[in-house]
Amino acid sequence: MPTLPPGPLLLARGIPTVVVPPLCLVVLRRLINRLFDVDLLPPAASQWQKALILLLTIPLVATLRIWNAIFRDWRDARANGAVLPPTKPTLIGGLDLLKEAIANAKNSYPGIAVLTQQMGPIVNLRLLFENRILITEPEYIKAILATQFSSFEKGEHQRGYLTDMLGSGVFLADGELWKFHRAMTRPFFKRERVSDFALFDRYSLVAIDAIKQRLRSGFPVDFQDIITRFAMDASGEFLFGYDARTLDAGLPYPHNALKTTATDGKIALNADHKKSLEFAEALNRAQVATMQRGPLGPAWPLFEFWSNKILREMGTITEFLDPILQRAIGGRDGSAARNSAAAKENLEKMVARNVVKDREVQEGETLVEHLLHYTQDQKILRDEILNIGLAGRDTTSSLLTFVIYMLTAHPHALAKLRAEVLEVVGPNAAPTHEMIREMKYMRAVLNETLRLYPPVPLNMRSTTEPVVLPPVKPGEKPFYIPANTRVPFATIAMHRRPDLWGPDALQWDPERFIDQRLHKYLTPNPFIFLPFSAGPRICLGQQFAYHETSVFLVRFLQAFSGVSLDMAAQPPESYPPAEWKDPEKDPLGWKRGERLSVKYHLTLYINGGLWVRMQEAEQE
Ligand code: HEM
Repeated sequence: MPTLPPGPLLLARGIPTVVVPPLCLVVLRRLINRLFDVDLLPPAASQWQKALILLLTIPLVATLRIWNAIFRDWRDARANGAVLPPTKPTLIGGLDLLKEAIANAKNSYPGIAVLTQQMGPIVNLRLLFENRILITEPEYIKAILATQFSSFEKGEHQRGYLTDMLGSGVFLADGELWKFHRAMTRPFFKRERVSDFALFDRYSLVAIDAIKQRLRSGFPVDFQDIITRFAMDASGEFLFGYDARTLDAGLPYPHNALKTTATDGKIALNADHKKSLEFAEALNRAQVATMQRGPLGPAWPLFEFWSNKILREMGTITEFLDPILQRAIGGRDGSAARNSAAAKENLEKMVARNVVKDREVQEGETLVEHLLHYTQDQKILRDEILNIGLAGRDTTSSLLTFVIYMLTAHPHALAKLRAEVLEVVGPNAAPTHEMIREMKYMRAVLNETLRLYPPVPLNMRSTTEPVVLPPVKPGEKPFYIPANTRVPFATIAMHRRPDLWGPDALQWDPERFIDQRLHKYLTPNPFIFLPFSAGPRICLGQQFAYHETSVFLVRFLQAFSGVSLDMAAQPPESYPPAEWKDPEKDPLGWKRGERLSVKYHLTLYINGGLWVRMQEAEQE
């Protein structure tokens, strides 16, 4: 059945809001007229004036509903001995704040967190008359993720704008459905499976070889691009047994180079490579579009009035994934749900039938093969592998991109890390699990980067019921959050708070995860560091990520002894906007030190890529 475009659909849904108030007035007027012979509208008024009065009932009813909700929340907070979080004063319905949030989503990383410095670690940003309780307080984030887990969910708010991309997969699921997803995928992330060092090693060597070839031809490389390909190829093989071979396709040249050749001349782009690259690009565009929907809340269809931007990209994504799935499904009955709603319904039926058995993953089995034991529905399978594939690609590539970005500015740290690699692993050997465990500085470099540049900088839940957050400081009152409220929490802002991490919180210094600062700040308060989230929904791929990134860095530092930014190769959009240097526009001092433009969609990245040159290490 054809569906309406997003804008008309939203307007169609809003018809009752517009029609009911004037209709009620018309009915009431007739009734009162009949019963008491009194006209509710001034008899002397013209038809136009009467029509205007009828129309005015629409904003009047909307205003009464808003005030009623505000009063009800205030009364319920009082009844619970609590107060409402402070509200950021805004212009009509928070339109000024919305403008700022949209600009932030376009131009910078979560700058909106600045507000929490001015107003405290919990603040109500009322956007379009809707509460959004922004949190950067570890105790409250702990409540959301762990101690009051059942009072929070991903919720319809997030599904409203993310389902087009993430469908019925694990990221957006709640309740029994989420438990089902988690039980289905967890066996796949057992320790021995995520320790496939040979696989990480193989892809690291391919990536490093590609980097060397390009550097030897005199050009810099876009490290972010290469590492995203590395993460896609490695996680593709690990999860789906499919090597997308994006690393083999020609690397991009810097914008200032003469583009005489489309590839390195090593391997010509064939149809499969092209599809892989188109898939990767469609994923990026879909994420950017998804991010832009975030601040708009339920009003996003007004900005994609005639055409759903994400569904457009999903065509390319589906075209790439479906043949892989069809191959895996083979002769089985692989029908597909029509859309996400039907897929969710099918999943719910499976949950009701309790089909999850704690199944052991067999030797050599891929995630798709494992999932096929639960369902052959192609839409469900596609959503699941897209969710986990995205998690596997963009987070680890974000982490490694920011590690290299930091190493370009901290040659001492690079020398120290390299010395550790050479001492523990040697100049040529492949790293083992034990060696990686031994490398304390490596783990500190990764953690310090995850602290300052968490790949998932911002997250969100909705309350399933009214929530009371106990006071953090003595003498404070608890905070009350009504049911069905969006609660965004900014991990990045928490990770950068000087009161939690010390006065040097904004400096990248891996020693902080080794010296006395570790015992002073993190050990007594572990919830101040949450790059992988926490509680029942903690990241399933945490160990996978540490292993994959460590193996890559070992190989990288065996191959190269130095790395530097090539600013001439950086495209114009990658330069930080001029306003980042203005202390008034950057009161927290987050952006002044940036040499490149840091942005985020679902994950953190560098706008325009990270163009670098490396010195090849002398053969030892
Ligand atoms: C540096 C790398 C990574 C970081 C920083 C990271 C971070 C996170 C975070 C913050 C969440 C919570 C999301 C939420 O609550 O909405 C999460 C969930 C998840 N991550 Fe990761 N992740 C990383 C790598 C990976 C990898 C490599 C995989 C798989 C191959 C993976 C699979 C998942 C899955 C399946 C979930 C959903 C868990 C659930 O909802 O129950 N992650 N990750």
